[in-house]
Amino acid sequence: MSPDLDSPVQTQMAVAVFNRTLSSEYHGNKKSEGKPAGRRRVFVQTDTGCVVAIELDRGDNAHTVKRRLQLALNVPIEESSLTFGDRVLKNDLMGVRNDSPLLLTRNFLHRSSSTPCLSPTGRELQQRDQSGPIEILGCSSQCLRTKQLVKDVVKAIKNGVEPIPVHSGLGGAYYFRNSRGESIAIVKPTDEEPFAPNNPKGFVGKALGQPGLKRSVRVGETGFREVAAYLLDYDHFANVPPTILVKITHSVFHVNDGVNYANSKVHDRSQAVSKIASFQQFIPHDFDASDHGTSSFPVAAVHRIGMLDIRIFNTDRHAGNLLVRKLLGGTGRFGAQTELIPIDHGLCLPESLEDPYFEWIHWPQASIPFSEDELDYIANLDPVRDSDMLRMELPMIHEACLRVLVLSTIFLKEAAAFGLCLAEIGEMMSREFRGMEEEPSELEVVCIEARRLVAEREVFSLEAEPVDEDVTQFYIDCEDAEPAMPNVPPSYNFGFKGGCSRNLLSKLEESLEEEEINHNNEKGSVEEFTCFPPACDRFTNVSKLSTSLKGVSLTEKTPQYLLCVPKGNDTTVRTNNSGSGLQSGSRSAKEQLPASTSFVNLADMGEEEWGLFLEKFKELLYSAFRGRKCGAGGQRQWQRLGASCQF
Ligand SMILES: Nc1ncnc2c1ncn2[C@@H]1O[C@H](COP(=O)(O)OP(=O)(O)OP(=O)(O)O)[C@@H](O)[C@H]1O
Repeated sequence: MSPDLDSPVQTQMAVAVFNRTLSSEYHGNKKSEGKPAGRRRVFVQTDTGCVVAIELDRGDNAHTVKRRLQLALNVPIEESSLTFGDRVLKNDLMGVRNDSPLLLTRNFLHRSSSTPCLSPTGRELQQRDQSGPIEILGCSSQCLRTKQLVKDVVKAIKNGVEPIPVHSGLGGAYYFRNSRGESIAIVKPTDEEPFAPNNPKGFVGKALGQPGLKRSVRVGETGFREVAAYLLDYDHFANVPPTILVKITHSVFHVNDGVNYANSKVHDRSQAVSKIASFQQFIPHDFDASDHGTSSFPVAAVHRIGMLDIRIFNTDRHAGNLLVRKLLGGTGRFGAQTELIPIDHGLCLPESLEDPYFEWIHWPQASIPFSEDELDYIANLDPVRDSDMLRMELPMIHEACLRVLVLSTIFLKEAAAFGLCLAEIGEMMSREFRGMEEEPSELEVVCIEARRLVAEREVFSLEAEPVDEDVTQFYIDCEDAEPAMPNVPPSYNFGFKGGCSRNLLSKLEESLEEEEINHNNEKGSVEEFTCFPPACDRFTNVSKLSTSLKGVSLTEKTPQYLLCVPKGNDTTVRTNNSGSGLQSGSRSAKEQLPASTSFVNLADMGEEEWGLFLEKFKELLYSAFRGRKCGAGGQRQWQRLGASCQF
């Protein structure tokens, strides 16, 4: 048999090529035990889901790793990139820790079933992978609870207890059981997410690393977000089930025929497949929040989950993502009749501001003021510490996600200190719809204004400083083509295409789109993603169009501006008219629209500019909150309460 290593089912053999020392049941927190100093193991995942474990020596660099991958996968080095979060690994592997997942992408993406396969070579590949069925990727003290679960699952697998595929949801998910046959964990492989190559429910079509269901969350990256939500849930305040990232091997996992197999080979379903996946404790429950009236939900539980959702900018808190467990001897309305368990945090921490989705916004509990304990918890939140912790625990996380975390945590802290309730804060973060037009949220309007003020200040300081001719020429060129973005790391430039702020993701989008164009050869369907004006122009537009927020109700938004909205296969530039008004609250209308509009970019700022931006942001918040208290907010609140009293 000539195996194809592009397919995860061949992982076992690929791993054997590189493993020299792996032989434990699972490695979990034994990260560096038994390894000579400088030795690390990494898991390289190809863009079609194949997972390859590689032992690194002190002398290894990105080139030598790719050389070894070339041998195993038959992929030319110059046509592939090795990435780790924001970093495209060019040379040294500093910062790549033991058990880190890396992504190997082909620079020229071919997505058709005729994709040349990455084929393994060599007879030694026939050896077995010696690593355990479950390997924990990174592990802090917080994963102690989950380690026992991992052990129980491994034992059950060895005893032949089969996992059960989960039928609900859009992505592939599996209940793993203990030796008594009880479900104890839910495992969601990253290459089975919606749109990912091995999605078992028909939602395929993208490679790992490309924009996904939400364009600001890349395919294959929901797993580490699930872990981030758990790690940020200090003191188990919101009740997020313990979650870790694992490399897990089992034959139950799904591999789509035709995606990973050249020459129409058929996947042997009895063969074990290795995947990178989130592994979450299974919580026995009675129903989810969509099945039941909300009156039995304790105020504190709703508040705690809401606070978490705001911090992590959750774009997917629909009622199905709140499990409900009935408690005996509950005390009635808003009493402790039920326990809420928030799940499915794969679409939190987007790389740019999106429209969040907070189901609880419509619940009366969200309009009850925060308790003293809750206010204390919020006051003690520290977004810088949170970001540092996530960088440490999940080094693959994008800086752009951390900016969203910092911004929304500051927003929560300032809003709660001002006296706003959960529903008001959630509403200020949510976009409005008028007809089919989407408008920026109040939070986004503040951000747009803060960026304008920062840009203005930069213009002044440029005017004040004597500049040499080369620099002047640089800015002239920039005005012609691109915004001036000093110190901008390329991968920070999320959201806008065209110009010097193009990022990896936008390039990927472009290559995908170009490919689609080639593929379909549709006349006139050329996607113009460059319709967003370059940043310099954008600032001018925003400054022309956005009235100063000082002393003005922030609910009176930018009167008119341009935005770029990709609509399926074409992108339209449209003019938005806005003014104050009531939120339509119609999710169904929302869902018909492309959920990809980016009104404000946080990721393209250099460090200094970002610091300045946060200062301006905080300064503007007070008037925004006052506007909310005195303006349209009250009216909306009545509407919300009137619509949601479903007891
Ligand atoms: N920790 C858990 N404990 C018990 N059941 C769970 C847990 N996590 C998920 N489930 C169950 O598995 C189902 C699918 O999980 P989940 O919603 O996370 O998957 P998904 O594919 O991301 O779904 P969606 O399409 O709604 O985003 C849930 O509806 C729930 O019934």
